[in-house]
Amino acid sequence: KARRILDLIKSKGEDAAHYLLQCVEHLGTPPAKVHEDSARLRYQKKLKSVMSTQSRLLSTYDGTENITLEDIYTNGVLEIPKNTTDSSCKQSSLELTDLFTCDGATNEDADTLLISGEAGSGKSTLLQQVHRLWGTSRVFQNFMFVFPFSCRRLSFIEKQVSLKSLLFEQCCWPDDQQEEIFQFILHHPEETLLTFDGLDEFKFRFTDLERHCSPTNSTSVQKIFFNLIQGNLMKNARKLVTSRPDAVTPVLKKYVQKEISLKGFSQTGIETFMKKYFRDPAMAERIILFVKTSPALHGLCHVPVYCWIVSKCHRELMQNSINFPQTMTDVYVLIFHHFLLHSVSNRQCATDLLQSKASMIQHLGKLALDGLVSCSYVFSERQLNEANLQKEDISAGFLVLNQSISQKSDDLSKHYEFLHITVQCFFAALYMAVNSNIGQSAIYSLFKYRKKTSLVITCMKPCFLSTEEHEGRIDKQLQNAERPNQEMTASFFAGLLSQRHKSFLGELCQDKDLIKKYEDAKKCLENGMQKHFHSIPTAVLEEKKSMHAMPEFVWLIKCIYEMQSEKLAKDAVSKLEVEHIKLTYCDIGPAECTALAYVLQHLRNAVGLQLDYNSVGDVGVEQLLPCLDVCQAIYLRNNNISDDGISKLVAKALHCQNFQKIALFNNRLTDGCTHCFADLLRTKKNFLALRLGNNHITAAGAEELAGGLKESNSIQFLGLWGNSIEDRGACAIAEALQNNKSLIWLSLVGNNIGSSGAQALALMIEMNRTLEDLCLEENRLKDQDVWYFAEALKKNSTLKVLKLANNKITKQGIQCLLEALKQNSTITSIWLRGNELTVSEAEEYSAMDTRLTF
Ligand SMILES: Nc1ncnc2c1ncn2[C@@H]1O[C@H](COP(=O)(O)OP(=O)(O)OP(=O)(O)O)[C@@H](O)[C@H]1O
Repeated sequence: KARRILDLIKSKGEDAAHYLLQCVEHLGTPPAKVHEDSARLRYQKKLKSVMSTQSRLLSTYDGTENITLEDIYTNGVLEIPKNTTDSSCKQSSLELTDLFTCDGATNEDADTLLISGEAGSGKSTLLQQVHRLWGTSRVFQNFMFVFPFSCRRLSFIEKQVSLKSLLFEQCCWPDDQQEEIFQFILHHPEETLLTFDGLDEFKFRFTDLERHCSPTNSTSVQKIFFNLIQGNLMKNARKLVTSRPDAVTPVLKKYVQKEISLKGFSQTGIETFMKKYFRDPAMAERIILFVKTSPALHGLCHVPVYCWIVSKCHRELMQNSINFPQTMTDVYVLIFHHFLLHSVSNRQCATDLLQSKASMIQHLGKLALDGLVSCSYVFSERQLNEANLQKEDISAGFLVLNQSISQKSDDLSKHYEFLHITVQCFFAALYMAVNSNIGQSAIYSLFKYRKKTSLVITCMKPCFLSTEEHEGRIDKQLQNAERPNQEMTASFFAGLLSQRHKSFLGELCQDKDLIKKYEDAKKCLENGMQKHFHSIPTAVLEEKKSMHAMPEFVWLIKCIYEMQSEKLAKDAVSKLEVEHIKLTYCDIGPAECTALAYVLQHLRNAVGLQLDYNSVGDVGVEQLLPCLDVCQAIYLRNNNISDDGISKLVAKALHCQNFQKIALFNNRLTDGCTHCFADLLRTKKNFLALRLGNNHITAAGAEELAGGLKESNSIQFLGLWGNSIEDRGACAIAEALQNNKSLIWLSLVGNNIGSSGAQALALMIEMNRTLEDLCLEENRLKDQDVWYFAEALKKNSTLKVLKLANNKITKQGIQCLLEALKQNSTITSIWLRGNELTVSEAEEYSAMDTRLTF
């Protein structure tokens, strides 16, 4: 037919037109297909409409404020953790819209994306934004369908389900052609996205032991969920899972394509949030300034949920500006009072407010604690009645309606949850603090560690026992609570017992009970720290005694901080005898820095504090200042620090006698901070090591540094690799070091250094009498430059290692080096790999002198 059309088309007359029309008529499109396509589009439209309605409001704003997600959503910091096997690889940040790109994948075969973040860091909100962007047809349109799941809600499904019923029943039913649509989903998995919020709240632990591959057969909800994650079901469909870090187990990681960390708000994020929250710009500016005046509060605001509370309670905050919130507990006490005040009529006297609400506090507290120990976070109306909660208690603001479960639930009753899980933890802690039936053993359980041993966490619905029965049960069951929630409750408990809240709690219980509980909690924290110290291995010969802190160390420190007792802080670390504290990859943000500084400043000996690969940032750096006196060294690699933050640290370090070393590899430093390092080198006569690798320092910054180097006779290690200091900068550094009598190690790797820089460095080698290790890999060095080094080596008697790998050196250069080595017995190794020599040439030369390393 095509041939014939082509023949006829030459004439383009009536015949051709007739024939073409005839063919088109016969081609036709199968009517069924058209139908199926439009059913799919109708279903997509329905799904999008459900999704954009469900994602319009945030639960924290639902009902009380007229703020939509659209109005308030602020981008959080998303980071792909760096590849731990490649030390040069930077931790990279990511935009929300780039979630599904392949960058940073650790397992190309997997199709599950994991977003992990601490409580309140904004995981659920981020997912809600993904849903909204898709539902309103703005982003992620490569997905035909998106199915949102909440793990909290999935935990409620007790009956057997199939993949089909899970998708359609739990999310949205197609109006017609269900089978065809389901078949389409199965045959085009790459066009489907499934999101699962809060894996940590799912009552079953992830396991890959049970396989289920049938999309139609029914089984338990956890089997379907886990097999979806593994790709046994709907391989190639994208799955996006959020979780707190604690629930991310090694077995789960095997099935994760990439893990992304959500780090809360950046400094500008906090400001953007405030500007969105307070639509009046002048008001927003006032609050931003106000928050910045209290470093501890500022640190807390990096966690979005705290930022929200601070904004919501701004009036109370500004009225009481003498008593700034310092701790997480202070922030929650603030929101607690805020809701309490708003739950009563204006005429009611604020002074007897707590007492008038005592029974509500008790009932909400008991509900929260019962829920926590049985991993229940959603409560039916019946359960609220059983907990003796009155209508006005429910509407006080601490509980919000869970729209989705209330709609889907079989018993058609309304279901409620705490405003946020952290608010549930706060109430549980409050209950434990004010209830006289909570004794020592329950407190010990709250602070004790335990590992989940069984695969399944028993998920009991809170049952409402008498107070005595309750107390007996609580201490045993606290061990069943999810660890992050238990830890948060313990932190609140510690915070509530602090002096700061004595008068508040005093209105709800007796002082003597509080004192007893304070002592019990204090004992637990001291014991916890001691246990941690005892687990430190003895120092290896000639190495510093080092403590690699476990995550619970940070938690203990935070609890001590919440208690706001200097004496406790002092006692807790008085027996710690280490020289190095390693806290790498511990999710340390500004708030954790505040707590660390509060406690560690009481250490008896100066230590090396290693905080590499955390999220300290400029605000965190400022929080660390109080403990700088006890830092002999501070390691802050990869912590998103800029000139601003580091200038403050250096200004303080100038006056810290013990302070001798700093490592800042992979931050955001520029020439804007080099003058302060120059000052440090100039003034601090015992300063030993400055490592500024992989930042943005140029020749001008290097010249500034050189000014300080010239006057330093203590510096031993200087690392500038991975910057852009080029020849001019290299010349300045080299000149400054010609007469230096302390430097042992200098790294200028990867700085685009060519001939003139090399010449100056060679002259420096000739004159310097201390340098042992010079690293010049990955520059632009040629044979001519090597000749200068060779000449210098003939006169130098200290250099042991010269690293020239990955330059442009050929045979001629190596011959110069060979000549020089005949006259130099100090050099032990010259690194030459990655230059312009063949394998056989390299073998030949290293046979001539084994110190040439290829
Ligand atoms: N990106 C954001 N923009 C604006 N507000 C946010 C953002 N992220 C979080 N919030 C505020 O913080 C509150 C808590 O956030 P969210 O529930 O998303 O945290 P989460 O990480 O899921 O916490 P959890 O692990 O405890 O469930 C939100 O209800 C909202 O008020």
